[in-house]
Amino acid sequence: MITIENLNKYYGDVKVLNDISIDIKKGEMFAIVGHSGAGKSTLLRCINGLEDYSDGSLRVNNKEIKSLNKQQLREFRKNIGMIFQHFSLIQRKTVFENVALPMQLWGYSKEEISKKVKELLALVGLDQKLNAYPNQLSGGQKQRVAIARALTLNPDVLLSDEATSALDPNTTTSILNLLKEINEKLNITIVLVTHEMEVVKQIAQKALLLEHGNIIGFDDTEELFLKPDEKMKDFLGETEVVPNDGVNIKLYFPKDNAYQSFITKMARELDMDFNIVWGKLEEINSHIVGNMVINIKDEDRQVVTNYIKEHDIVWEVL
Ligand SMILES: Nc1ncnc2c1ncn2[C@@H]1O[C@H](COP(=O)(O)OP(=O)(O)OP(=O)(O)O)[C@@H](O)[C@H]1O
Repeated sequence: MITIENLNKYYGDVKVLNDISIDIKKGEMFAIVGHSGAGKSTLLRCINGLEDYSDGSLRVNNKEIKSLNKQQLREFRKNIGMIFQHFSLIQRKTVFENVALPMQLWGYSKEEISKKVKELLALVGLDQKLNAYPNQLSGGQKQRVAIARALTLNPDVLLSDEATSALDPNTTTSILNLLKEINEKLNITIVLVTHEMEVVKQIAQKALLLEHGNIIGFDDTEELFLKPDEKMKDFLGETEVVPNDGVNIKLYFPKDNAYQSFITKMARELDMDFNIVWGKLEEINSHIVGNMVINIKDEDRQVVTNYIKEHDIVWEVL
């Protein structure tokens, strides 16, 4: 649904996006991740036509954004909702009026507006706050209003630019759950920009990692976290400290395998002791995944690796 090929973007002489090629599928929950200045917001703004790109191709629903004229761009943007870190609500308007605004601008009737706004405010859990003003709401509630407003014109795509960055962890989780619900109920493609890995883990099915405008990772979220390559490890700031003696083997437990007692079973069946150097389990996309490093004696290498190979476990010798 969103296809980007060899996209480059300059601000003056400075290249801020370098040869970006990605594909975002309909209904996908997609994250663009990176440190500050990586080019995340610029890429998001290119997707909704707010920012021009220097060369390459960016198609949404098979429409090349740069070939659209002003009127076509306006129509196109109707199909794209957007939410921001600081909510962008109008302080002197009520919750109802804020959400109604896009429909008013597009000339919908009062009845249509009233029906849709109430329906959306119920969806985001704010049907009791129709007449409240933004300054009477918490940060999480404000973002819920902004989400409802972004959905009024029935968009195909919802773009989120650091929508949870100003919120505490619990409120972040509740907003992410709401986005998940919207994604599933309305089959809306959601592209979210974030610098928080926790957000990616909690919600994204696929992620793009950007650094200085370059792609350093583009894969299913589980793959990225379960088996990070060197660049991803650098990005996460992870270093692996392992013993110098013996053989260090890293085991990856995908999805449902994580809970299985593979390690104790192996120790029992091979009648062998080994050290667990470190391990971690994480919840990614509601699945438990994890990895673990064990240290074995040199002479046990063959028998242990044979045993691992017989089981459906991804592994590597460090
Ligand atoms: N309008 C502009 N004019 C010139 N340079 C810009 C402009 N907007 C962004 N930049 C530069 O482009 C680069 C990418 O910025 P961008 O805002 O896309 O990064 P980001 O990953 O979203 O960062 P942050 O998380 O801090 O918002 C940065 O070096 C920034 O200084």
